[in-house]
Amino acid sequence: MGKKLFHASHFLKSLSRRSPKRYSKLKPVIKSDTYRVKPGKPLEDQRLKKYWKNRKHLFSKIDGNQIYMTPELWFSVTPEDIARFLSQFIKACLPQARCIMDVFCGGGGNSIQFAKVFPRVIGIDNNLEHLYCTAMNSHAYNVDDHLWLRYGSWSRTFAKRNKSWLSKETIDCIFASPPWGGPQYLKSGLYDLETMLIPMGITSLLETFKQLSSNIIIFLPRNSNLSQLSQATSRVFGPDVKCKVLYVKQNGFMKGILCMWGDSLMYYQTEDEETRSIQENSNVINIDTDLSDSSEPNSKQPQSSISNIDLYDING
Ligand SMILES: C[S@@+](CC[C@H](N)C(=O)[O-])C[C@H]1O[C@@H](n2cnc3c(N)ncnc32)[C@H](O)[C@@H]1O
Repeated sequence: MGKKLFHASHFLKSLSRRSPKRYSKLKPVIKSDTYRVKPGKPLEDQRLKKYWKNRKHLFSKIDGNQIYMTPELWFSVTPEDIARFLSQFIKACLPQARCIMDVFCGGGGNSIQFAKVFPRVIGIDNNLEHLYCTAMNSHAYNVDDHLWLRYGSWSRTFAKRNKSWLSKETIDCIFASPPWGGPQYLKSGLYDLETMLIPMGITSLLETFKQLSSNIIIFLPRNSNLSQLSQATSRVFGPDVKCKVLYVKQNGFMKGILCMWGDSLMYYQTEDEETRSIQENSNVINIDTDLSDSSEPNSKQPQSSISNIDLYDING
């Protein structure tokens, strides 16, 4: 087991032993139980009101007094339905997979659903308070046994700096839900994937992931510039590689797009009932019609040069 990984089931204990300085920074938050979501006690911050109203979509167990959220997590956790769908989708595509890496794991929305299905999940985040929330939330879902956490900043050199433990891992799939820059991401018509994504543009991000796994999934804004996605795909993987894009809706609202690379994710065969039904309900979007609907923020997509992208519509 890599020394830099903390097992979620004894995250605080290990942190206090191995990183006392970091633990002492977290101590006030632990002591005052600041981030515990208390049922029947709505958030005071007006900007978070709508997230509070929809809290059960984030974590179905949120009213059980065991879920932890920082203010940032209220608008960045992946809704549970979407996270569960993705986890089952990966399982169907990669039935033998053992280890999923969740880069930018936040409050554990995705990690928890991965840990329900896969024996080993590695969550990485550069915010210690978020890792703490992930550890607590995975305990609430009783999956902390399958989850290991790494505190650190994902960068162009992350793999190089972490070579010692990463070289021992076989990562079957990398999932990433990078920060989109806050709720204002929709304000700018087309979302620029090279300049607005944090901590680096889509091309660089894919280059870092390619070193570690041949199966990659990134959750991106619904108004992402598909031409940039197409160009990044060609630059990083070559002209013959395709990117699969699933438009993810929840209760009729487009939540974002799941972008995938890797043969097993692109072309999969299954006997499994559930996945067959996912497949059958995934309609290829006719980009000339569906995306030209002005009610969708993706309507202003340039339609040229995205031939290496397959678009699907998932109704959740
Ligand atoms: C959109 S949230 C992820 C939400 C997560 N999928 C969930 O369901 O809870 C993005 C996360 O990326 C983390 N982050 C931002 N920059 C980072 C970096 N350079 N390295 C690692 N994590 C980073 C933030 O702390 C935040 O928790």
